[in-house]
Amino acid sequence: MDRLGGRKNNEIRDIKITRNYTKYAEGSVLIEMGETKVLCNASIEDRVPPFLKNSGTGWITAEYSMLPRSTHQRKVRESSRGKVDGRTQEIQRLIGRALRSVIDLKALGERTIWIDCDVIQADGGTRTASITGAFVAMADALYKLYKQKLIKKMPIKSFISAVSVGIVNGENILDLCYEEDSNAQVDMNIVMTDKGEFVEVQGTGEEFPFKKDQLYKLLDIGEIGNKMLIDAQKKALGQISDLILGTKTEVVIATSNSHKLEEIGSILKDFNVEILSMKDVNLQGLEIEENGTTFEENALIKAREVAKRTGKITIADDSGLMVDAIGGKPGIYSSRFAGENATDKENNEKLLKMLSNVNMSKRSARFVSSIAVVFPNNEEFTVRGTVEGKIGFEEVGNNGFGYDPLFIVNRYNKTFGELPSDVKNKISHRSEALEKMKEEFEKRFK
Ligand SMILES: O=c1nc[nH]c2c1ncn2[C@H]1C[C@H](O)[C@@H](COP(=O)(O)OP(=O)(O)OP(=O)(O)O)O1
Ligand SMILES: [Mg+2]
Repeated sequence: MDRLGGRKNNEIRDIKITRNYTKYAEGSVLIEMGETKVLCNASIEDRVPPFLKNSGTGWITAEYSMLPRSTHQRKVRESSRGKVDGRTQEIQRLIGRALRSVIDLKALGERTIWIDCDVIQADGGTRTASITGAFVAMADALYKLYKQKLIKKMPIKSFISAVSVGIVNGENILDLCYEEDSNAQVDMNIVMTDKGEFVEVQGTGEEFPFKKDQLYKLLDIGEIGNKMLIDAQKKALGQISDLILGTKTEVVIATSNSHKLEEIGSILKDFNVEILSMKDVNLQGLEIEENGTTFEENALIKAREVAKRTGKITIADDSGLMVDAIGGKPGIYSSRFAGENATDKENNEKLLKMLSNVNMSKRSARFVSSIAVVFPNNEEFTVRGTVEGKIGFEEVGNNGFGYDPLFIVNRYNKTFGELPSDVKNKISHRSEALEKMKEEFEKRFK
């Protein structure tokens, strides 16, 4: 038999999660489960209750309330009545316990997260909707701390959601609306994590004492419901949920140059992506003709080709050296300066020869790196970084690659060949371009 609204027994109501619903709270979510609507706000306070002072540990606490016209008849405000009723107490403690169970309170540091759940419209399941919505608001608030580098990692151990189940007319049903709830013989709230663990089960069979096998059946449909709710939370949180789960977005670095791969990998090591080499995607040895007329065009040519073949986000670098005394040469021809398959040594020798009559004051030069990013949906962008220096009279140092032993960086008056890689990677053209790329990435994923 179909239920109200044509639902099956193990179906949840339509769920809608709207983030950033109000503007002041660090996390603000409107959650709608069918006709039930709850505003869940998460606020961060930089102190903890007295019992946690100087413990290094944070706290999460929740308040719950129903607006006067969230129900069929106007409900007197608790503030007018001057006391919080037992039901409210019980619900707000439940919400607080549920959320604390999935947070690493030590990693949160000495801060309190206040969760305010205000029911705008009640049609059954307001406490469960509160938990499901509050989790998303809390994740948003924590992400703000993370972005401001106030916490080192997202202190969330699991997703958590809650749903009601019950026995109505002898049938086990999921996510009861008000009318079903008022006719329920058994009525149960199930709070679960994304790992299939139970955090709380509240069940009563006041009019219909129930047996173990019936309990198990209710737990089964509760699990189905919570899986769907957690899927909805993940969808709503997008990139933030990857951060919580520790799953990283895969990004291919489209280069045949192992030095570049190493540098890009080390510059991006704190960036939340999983770096794949050409070898990792079985494209090792792929030759791509760099027939563009600018660094940007060539970077795009390489990134597009690899994005097309892999279906993954792809980053390519096209870089080179521009020497003022010879009109910006070798520029985009840097790698083939001394011929199509020239070695670094041959390129460096050719450059030294061309500059043999140029004195130090006229040997200014810069490295340029253009980084192109191409997404599987063909969206793309490029960014550029540079670093200023001059060309020495002989190769100095064994670090780095390419023109590094000839390139004297102004800032250190040493060649990139002499500087340790971590120093080069803080100031190089490539690191400047990659920093700009990170900013662009973050804008897009917001
Ligand atoms: O930090 C650097 N330190 C020294 N030399 C550098 C650097 N960055 C670029 N360069 C030189 C090397 C090469 O002669 C040319 C890049 O040519 P470019 O086509 O972008 O790279 P590539 O052919 O080695 O590898 P791929 O195209 O597969 O990414 O500029
Ligand atoms: Mg190349």
